[in-house]
Amino acid sequence: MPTEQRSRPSEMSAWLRVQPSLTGAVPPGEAVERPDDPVPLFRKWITTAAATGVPEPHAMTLATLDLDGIPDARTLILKDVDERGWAFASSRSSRKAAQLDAHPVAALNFWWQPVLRAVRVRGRIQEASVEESAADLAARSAEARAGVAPGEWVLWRLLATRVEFWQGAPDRHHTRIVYDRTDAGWSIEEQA
Ligand SMILES: Cc1cc2nc3c(=O)[nH]c(=O)nc-3n(C[C@H](O)[C@H](O)[C@H](O)COP(=O)(O)O)c2cc1C
Repeated sequence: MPTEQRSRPSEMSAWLRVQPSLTGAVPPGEAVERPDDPVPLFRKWITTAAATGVPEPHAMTLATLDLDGIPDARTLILKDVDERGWAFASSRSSRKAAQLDAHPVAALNFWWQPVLRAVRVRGRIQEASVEESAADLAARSAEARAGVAPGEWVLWRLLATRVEFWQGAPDRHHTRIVYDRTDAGWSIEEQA
């Protein structure tokens, strides 16, 4: 159903329109690279983000599908990234755990404002071994571990089928490098 028509923009919409956006800056001296595999590029971008002062560059949005197929999203901490995928962890009794059981697919989004960069990752989900989940729990701080039984903590990996690297530019000539997984490896495409 269409929303109610209004002839004048609301105060809120006018306020939002004047909020600055794209206020970050491309990291100096950094050409956008295109290695054959997205993982080394992701590692480079997240470490550059940290070195440029991005607070908590490992905080990311995790999007899932609920039991009715309706999208859900929340912020999580990235635990690892390597050729096996992007790892994150949470409690077995959480909503996201039930959602990932029912629909083992997900998407991640990182936004590093000071360097005008964002990364989008999507793919299938795999639960890590019991040992890996236990090791992740053991590595958490005592406060974070308190009250969590070992079998109650789960590490998952997102096996990427598509990774998009977005480098913004203040003049809006943004660059997007998109990696798509193929039988032979990764196809790489640059999109405006
Ligand atoms: C910066 C930040 C980091 C977070 N990291 C985690 C995390 O690594 N694991 C986790 O279970 N929840 C984390 N949370 C809390 C989640 O966003 C969420 O509220 C919680 O996991 C419940 O989500 P669910 O109801 O979709 O399962 C974090 C929240 C913030 C703001």
